[in-house]
Formats: sequence, structure tokens, C-alpha cells
Amino acid sequence: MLAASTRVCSRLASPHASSPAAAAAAAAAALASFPVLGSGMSGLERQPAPPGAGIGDTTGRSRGADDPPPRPCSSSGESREGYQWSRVPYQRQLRPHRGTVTAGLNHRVSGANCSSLYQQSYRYFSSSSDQESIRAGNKLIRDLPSCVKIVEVGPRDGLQNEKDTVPTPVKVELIRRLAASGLSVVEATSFVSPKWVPQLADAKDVMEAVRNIEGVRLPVLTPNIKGFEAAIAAGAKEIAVFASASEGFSKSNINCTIKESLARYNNVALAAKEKEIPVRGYVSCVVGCPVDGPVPPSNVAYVAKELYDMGCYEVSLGDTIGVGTPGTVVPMLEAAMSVVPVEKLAVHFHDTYGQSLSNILISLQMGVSIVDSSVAGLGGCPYAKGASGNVATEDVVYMLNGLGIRTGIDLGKVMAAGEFICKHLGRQSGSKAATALSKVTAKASKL
Ligand SMILES: CC(C)(COP(=O)([O-])OP(=O)([O-])OC[C@H]1O[C@@H](n2cnc3c(N)ncnc32)[C@H](O)[C@@H]1OP(=O)([O-])[O-])[C@@H](O)C(=O)NCCC(=O)NCCSC(=O)C[C@@](C)(O)CC(=O)[O-]
Repeated sequence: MLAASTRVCSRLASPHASSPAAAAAAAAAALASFPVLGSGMSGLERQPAPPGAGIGDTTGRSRGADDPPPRPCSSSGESREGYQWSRVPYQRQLRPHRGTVTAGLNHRVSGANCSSLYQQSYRYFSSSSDQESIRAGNKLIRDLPSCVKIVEVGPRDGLQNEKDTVPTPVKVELIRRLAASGLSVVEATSFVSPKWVPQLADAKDVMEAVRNIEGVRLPVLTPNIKGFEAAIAAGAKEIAVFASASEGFSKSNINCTIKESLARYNNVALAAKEKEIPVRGYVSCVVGCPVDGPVPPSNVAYVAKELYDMGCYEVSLGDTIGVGTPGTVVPMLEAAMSVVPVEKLAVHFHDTYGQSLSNILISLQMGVSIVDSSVAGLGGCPYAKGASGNVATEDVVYMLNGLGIRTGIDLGKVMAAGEFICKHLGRQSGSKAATALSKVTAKASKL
């Protein structure tokens, strides 16, 4: 398994060059001669969005005739988080507490009975009126979407990069916990070649174990018809295809050109349409590529439009190696938004340079209301040395709660899922919010 993984990584890391200097030279040459991409794909009718696909579409923007009605973020209509409030010994955390503490201007910390580590001492509520006052207070905040859909990618994007393969029952339990936290979409696994990604070779077993979990959509990655058929046989009800905005990464990742990949995905989209299976599209390397260097926004727009035109109900724009800043994300998003309606676009940031939250915030300001993230910041890119994981779900939920934006997610339960998987992996959470919330004192929180 590991040998295969290493082979994959070395193939992906330097398909064109044998040293960093040579890679830089190759990237410069490749950029100088970047082909003008044609638009050879035939447009197909768009597929109906899956139930809940419009969860983030509450911004007042126009919806298409085929769009489903918006789904409320949570049954209670409130964003709710439960977390450890005061620095107390573990034993004490398990004791029930009651009472209310004022914390900051807009939030209350209310007492609640606790039954587990994360349904514990104090609960932190942003009530509807709190959220309204946060949102009404300032134009910059008021214009943000009122509700954001988070697509949890930890079990797939997170675990595909682990050095040691995570056992199937652990993956299944992680998915169960994430689904129980209120996340409406949890990307479960990939039906890709096990020679390329041995970490997800158990895709069939994982899918069969989780296929009947209710109240959550569980898309899986499929790189071709073979993967699509295997996914459907295992019980997948939604799939995702993944193209690249850069030729170098396309060849490294899926061993074909961008155009070839789009032709493949067109076939997958046709097969999915026949079975009424919703298809999500990814564009990777939307800002930079580990092989080709900087990626022009026009490439992103081209691939995003092709995926949308072939029927993808949503297109996720991935900064695969996490090099983007708001300075590069804005033009990239402008290009994508000029060809795909903004309510159909998701953003997918890796946090290599610590830019994810600022990139997400600027994306929200531009009208995006779908964000991909990974519990505990799991993940990383085997193709870029030093690249870190996806933005942590806990950090995104914390920021959105602070902005009064509803997600329907229980932060405490996501933290518990993160703690579960980090314990298994034997390492600290990559989420700053989860780390801080497990230590914060009421006093510190007022700062
Ligand atoms: C695309 C291929 C399959 C081409 O694979 P290939 O090496 O070009 O060759 P192939 O198509 O001839 O297949 C080679 C072997 O794989 C088998 N095979 C072929 N297809 C499948 C399948 N679906 N499931 C299981 N097995 C499969 C096939 O049957 C054959 O087996 P053999 O005859 O040698 O025993 C391969 O390159 C591949 O699986 N790549 C996937 C790599 C991957 O998963 N990368 C991570 C995705 S993350 C990403 O892209 C970014 C994203 C989405 O997260 C967004 C972001 O972070 O920005």
C-alpha cells in the first residue's frame, strides 16, 4: 500500500522535472505557452439539483426554474454551538452545570445539561435576534449571505492524503459523527484507482456502511465510468467529478489532459443523468499549480463553464495547494462568476499559507454561499511539499457564527468528530477554533 502511495506521490510531484529549479523553469515555460483552451464540449441539459442543494441560496439572488426551494439551515432556525467554556479538569466537564454568563456584546452563554465531552458544561447560543443585530449593524456584514452550506470533505479529501490508511470502521464512524453534527453534505470517499489512492481502496465498504444514513447527502468522487458504476453499485446517490484548471496537475492527478478529462466527465454526466444521479463538479488548481505555477483565471472560467454546461449542479473551485490570497481569489472568482451563476459556485481552500478564512470571507462578500471544509483541517496535498490540509470545518463554522450566518451545524459535535479522528491519527487538531475552544476561559473570551 505505502509503496503504491509513494509511487503515486513521486509521479505527481515531478512529472516534468527532476529538481525544484527545473520545475520552476518548466512552470515558467509552460505558462508562457499555455494553450488557449477550446470549448469543444457539447452542452447537455442541466441535472436537477439534489435535495438540499440550495441550502445556501438564501441571499435574495435569483434562482433558476429547476432549482429546489431553499432548505432551512436548521430545524430550530438558529445556529447553535456547544463547547467547553471554562478551563476545568476533564472530570468536571462531565458534570452538569446551569447558569448564564454574559460573553461579549452579542452572545450569551447558557447553561445546559451535559452528557458527553462536547455536550457539556455550558452551551453558547447565538439566538435569532442576536444574529439579526449582528447582521443589521454594518453594511459589510449585512450584505453577506444569511445562510451558508458547508460541504464537509474530511473523510475523502482529508483521509486520502494520510500516510497510513485509516481502517474502514473508523472512516464509517467519522462519517456518522459528522452527519450527526448537522452537516447536510459529507463527501464520503472516492471510487478512484486503488493503485493511485490506496488510502481509499475501501470505498465500496465505506459506501455500503453509510449509504442508509438519513438526513445527509454523501457524494463520492468518480474519475471515470468505471468509478461511477462502482459507486452506484455500492449505493452512492450523488457523485462528483474533478477536473483541473492546469494541464500539469490534470496529467499528474488523473493522467490525462484537461480536454480528455472533460470528455470523460461528459460521459459520466450522461450516465448519471440517465439514473437521475446529481453530479458535483470540481475545478482544482484554481490559483496555482504545483507543476505549472500560476493559473490564469480564464482557465478556471473555461473548466467551470464546461462542468456546469455538462450538467453539474454545483461547481467547487479548489485552491488545491493553498497559495491563493484575496488578491488572486477575487479575479479568479470574477472570471468564474462571469460564466457560472454565483449561487452554483462553491469555494474549496487549503490552508497552506493561512489564507483560507480571508479567502472565504472575500468569497462570501462576492456572493458565494457554499464552502468546502474538512473537520480538524484534515488533508494536505501530496503533490506540494509543505502543503497543509483543507480549511478546518470548526474554524469556518466559528467564523460564520460570529458573522451571524446560519449553517445548521452544531460546532461542539463537529469538534467531537474532529477529536475522534485526531485521536485515531495520533495528532493535534488542525483547527485553531477547536484548539482554543477546548482551553478558553470566560475571561479570555471577552478580549
Ligand atoms: C483517473 C485514473 C483512474 C486513471 O488511471 P490510469 O493510471 O490513467 O490508467 P487506467 O485508466 O488504464 O487504469 C489503471 C488501473 O486502474 C484501474 N481503474 C481505473 N479507473 C478505476 C476506478 N475508477 N476505480 C478503480 N480502479 C480503476 C484500471 O482498471 C486499471 O487497473 P489494472 O488493469 O492495472 O489492474 C487514475 O489516475 C486515478 O484514479 N486518479 C485519481 C487520483 C485522485 O483521486 N487524486 C486525488 C483527488 S483530489 C483532487 O483532485 C482535488 C480536489 C477535488 O480535492 C479539489 C482540491 O483539493 O482542490
